Amino acid sequence: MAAQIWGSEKRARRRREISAKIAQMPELHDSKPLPFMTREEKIMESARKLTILTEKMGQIIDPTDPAELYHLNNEVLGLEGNPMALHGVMFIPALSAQASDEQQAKWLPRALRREIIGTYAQTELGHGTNLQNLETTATYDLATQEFVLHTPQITALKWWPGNLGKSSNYAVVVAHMIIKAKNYGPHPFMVQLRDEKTHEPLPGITIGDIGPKMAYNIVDNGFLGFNKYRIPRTNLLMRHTKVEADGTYIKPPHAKINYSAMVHVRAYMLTGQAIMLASALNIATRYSSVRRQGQIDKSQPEVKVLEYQTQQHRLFPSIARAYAFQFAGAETVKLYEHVLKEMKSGNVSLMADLHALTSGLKSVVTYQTGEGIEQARMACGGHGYSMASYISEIYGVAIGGCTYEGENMVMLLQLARYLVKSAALVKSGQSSKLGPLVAYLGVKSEPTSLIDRIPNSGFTEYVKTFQHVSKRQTLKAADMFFGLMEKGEKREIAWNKCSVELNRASRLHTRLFIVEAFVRRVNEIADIRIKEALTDLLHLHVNYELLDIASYALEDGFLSASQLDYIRDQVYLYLGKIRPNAVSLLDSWEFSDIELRSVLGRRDGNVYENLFKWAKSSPLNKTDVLSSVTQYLKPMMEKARL
Ligand SMILES: CCCCCCCCCCCCCCCCCCC/C=C/C(=O)SCCNC(=O)CCNC(=O)[C@H](O)C(C)(C)COP(=O)(O)OP(=O)(O)OC[C@H]1O[C@@H](n2cnc3c(N)ncnc32)[C@H](O)[C@@H]1OP(=O)(O)O
Ligand SMILES: Cc1cc2nc3c(=O)[nH]c(=O)nc-3n(C[C@H](O)[C@H](O)[C@H](O)COP(=O)(O)OP(=O)(O)OC[C@H]3O[C@@H](n4cnc5c(N)ncnc54)[C@H](O)[C@@H]3O)c2cc1C
Repeated sequence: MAAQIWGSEKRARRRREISAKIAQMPELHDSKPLPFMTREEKIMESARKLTILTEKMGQIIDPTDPAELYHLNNEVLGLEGNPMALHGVMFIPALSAQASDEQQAKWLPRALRREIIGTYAQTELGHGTNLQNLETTATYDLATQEFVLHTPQITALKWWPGNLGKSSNYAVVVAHMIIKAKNYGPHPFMVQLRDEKTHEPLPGITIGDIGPKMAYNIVDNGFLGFNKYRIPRTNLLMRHTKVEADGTYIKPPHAKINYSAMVHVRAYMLTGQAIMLASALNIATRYSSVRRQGQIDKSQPEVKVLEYQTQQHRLFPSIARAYAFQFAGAETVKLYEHVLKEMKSGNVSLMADLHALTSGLKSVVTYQTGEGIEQARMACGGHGYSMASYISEIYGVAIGGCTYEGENMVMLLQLARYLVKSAALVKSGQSSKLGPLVAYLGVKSEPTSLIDRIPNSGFTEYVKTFQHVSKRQTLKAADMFFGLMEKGEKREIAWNKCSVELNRASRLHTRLFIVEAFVRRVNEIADIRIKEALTDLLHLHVNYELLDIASYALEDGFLSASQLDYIRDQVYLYLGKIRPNAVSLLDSWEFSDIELRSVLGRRDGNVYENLFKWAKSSPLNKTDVLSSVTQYLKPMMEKARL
């Protein structure tokens, strides 16, 4: 199963080897539990481990393999981030995709050797979503052949970029490029922010940390202002766009090609989210198989809480989602790598499809991951609320994904643009022009679902039902939009009036893709035992998801009330079937205790001993009487007693 999750036997074996090596290297372990550290201590601890990793990485992993790097990161540095999180996730990808060969030769080896630390600075205090209204300017000075970066007002301060505040000395900065008074829109520039020797901010740069956040606090998300700060013309990233010395602008082959670093993260973050969901579920499911509370049969002893159907219903559909996201994420990464290769050689024809797909997936996956992690926390009762479970930290980090790399509603609306264009093709009889991801929009569906009538149809009838509801909602939302425009409404106003319906279409389309990715994977599996276990999980997935969106299929009678009962019964049937495999389905992800950082979810299952030991190690328990008591509470009580 681990091979299915991680992509191959070799990958699963390598993960085990890496975890085993790290277990033998105490210098790479947290020196004390992270929840007992202040933010400053955590940042220091992370930097300490990061520098050891820089020395020893080659002994542990193949540093050119992103999957091994990510595993090493999760084991040693953890999900709260590190001082170079953005360096690997956005700075290097931005340089790789957007810098010319000559620029790459100059900067990439230095970045890869970690001579310099970089980030991606795009969002501003006043604007994150609407990139056209960013306010930082890069004005070309023909006389000196330099760009002058400037922050005209407080809302133009860069705000949020990870590791910008304190760690980075370089950044890819997105600014509106102005040449001879003409604004060419947002473009990426390589900018040095700090002196390489002293790490002091360079003159003309105002920079700092934006303060503590809901989670992810090892990362120093920062602010940045420029006061007429000059950089050479050749610091504009020039793989696709060029500015000649005389100010001549050579436009890129696709207007949005400079957005590739965002698409990179959107594609890669899906498996990251799956891992966080599976981690929280691993903790909750292990705990639920240890925790005994109440009886189902009064004549019997107390049961493990995992025996309760409500507990299973709370956890198991999310286990299925974690697998589904992992499989859909792996497909998306493959597609992304393919499109990137094509883009580098000038073929930009697949960019729109990839943008639509990643926009929808990033939104649905992050939202459902958040839901699943929060349910996992609640499934642990009181102990879930303790930082000993670590689930609240996992939640805080994962939920950030709903906002970063494009706020979810906004990204769903991006996919909706693509769906509406596709609907227009269907309506104008041009279905043959539809791309493979939306080809189903042009296929006539049966009048009713056959879900309960063809028992051995595999998952075909389910996929058809998801296709039906997605198609119907897409065409309905598109009709609504076109209808408003026909009545004379301006395009943007009509769009806004339909946007809730449009986003519903985007979610349904994306959920269909996730189901299909799960089906594709299960169909490929040769090992009969693995196939059987995953088929059960897939049964739960399709039935649970369909029940969740059933109103769309009931509206037009595609599903009947009796079919809904059938689907519901299937959910209960598969909850029971999955119960014996539940812990194994999560243990198969092979998270080490070091990586999980959860006292509640350790592999040994000694929940109560571990919790008591952890509580005793709390800094508050170093002394029996705290100074807050001697200084304030004791005098108050004494005064009251007089
Ligand atoms: C097997 C290997 C396994 C390896 C495993 C490794 C696992 C690794 C896991 C990694 C985990 C990662 C963990 C991450 C850690 C956390 C890091 C956080 C970092 C966060 C960074 C950031 O947030 S950076 C800032 C991000 N900002 C945004 O996303 C802004 C959102 N806004 C936008 O994107 C845009 O403004 C917009 C798209 C909403 C609108 O743009 P714009 O105003 O320019 O659009 P227009 O209206 O003019 O035009 C729309 C038009 O353009 C098309 N379009 C838009 N974007 C793209 C694109 N990217 N590509 C192609 N086309 C695009 C759009 O479709 C429209 O087309 P039409 O034809 O007109 O409809
Ligand atoms: C943990 C974290 C890390 C980050 N790291 C980075 C980084 O490294 N580099 C970087 O540059 N940025 C980073 N960001 C910033 C992030 O990319 C932005 O916060 C994000 O893109 C959302 O933009 P915003 O904050 O402007 O939200 P807003 O756009 O102000 O969103 C507020 C609300 O308005 C709605 N809304 C906005 N526009 C529309 C629209 N057109 N239609 C409908 N509804 C709309 C949204 O749906 C939302 O409900 C990070 C953010 C976080 C939380």
